[in-house]
Amino acid sequence: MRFTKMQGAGNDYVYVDCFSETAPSDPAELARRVSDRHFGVGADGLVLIGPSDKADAEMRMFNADGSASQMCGNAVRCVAKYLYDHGRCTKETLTVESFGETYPLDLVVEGGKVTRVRVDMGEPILDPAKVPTRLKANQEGAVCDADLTIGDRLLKVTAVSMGNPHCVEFVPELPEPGAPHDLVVNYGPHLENHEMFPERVNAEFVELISPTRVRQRTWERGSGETLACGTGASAVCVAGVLSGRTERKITVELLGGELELEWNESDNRVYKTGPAVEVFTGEWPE
Ligand SMILES: N[C@@H](CCC[C@H](N)C(=O)O)C(=O)O
Repeated sequence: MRFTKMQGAGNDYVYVDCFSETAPSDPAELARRVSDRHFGVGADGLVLIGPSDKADAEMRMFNADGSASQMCGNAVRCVAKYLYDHGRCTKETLTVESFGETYPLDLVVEGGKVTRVRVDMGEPILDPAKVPTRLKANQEGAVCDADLTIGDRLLKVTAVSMGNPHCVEFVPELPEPGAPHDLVVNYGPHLENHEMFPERVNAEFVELISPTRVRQRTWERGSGETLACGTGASAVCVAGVLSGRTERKITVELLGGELELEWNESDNRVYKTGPAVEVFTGEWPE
């Protein structure tokens, strides 16, 4: 099975082109095997690209533990790059379907290859029943800076779905990876599996630098800490506005690079711009 390894802001996946390859019979198992950084290709998960009835292509994404997710904000940019760079699409504006939703994307093409992509991530979902979370909404109907306890630590979290569930905590100072008592690795797994999130959750830890710039680290549902999370950065943009910390247009600094985010006031949609990079191609023994 031929594959392409791609990354967006360091969030790396193994991509299989199911227009030409037979789709794997057990994608969850394949995701676990290819993602392994010692015995596999090494990735945050697996993405299958195939035909769609309503978009230029469909993507199906699987985390490193084999669980499927509704959406991946970094992968969707890489899928768009793949479609253009590999001649499956000649348009510089295209659409990708994920879990029944259609995402429009605008490509930045340099020297015949896509370097950056702007994606319409859709409208954030704030209704707690739909995130889903058992945390209580405020009067505006959103779970914003709500109390959540882990052991003896009280967290203030905002719950947002961008198709997939996110829990955002603004912290006074974001530690570097490997720092003693690193809150991302200490609290990430507890948040991911917290009883307040019945479908598990992606946990975003954020330090406010200014009203237009934040730093973020992510503990992803099903993959652990990753270098970036595109749906997570979108959720952070929404959480920053809801809680009055940030403006609607922000730059998010992640471990693997920067993403530009905007929660547009007039159409209520989140727009995200960032890089998409092909790393290498290979053949996976079936
Ligand atoms: N890295 C992604 C999100 C991938 C899915 C997530 N772990 C989940 O289970 O929802 C992104 O860039 O959005």
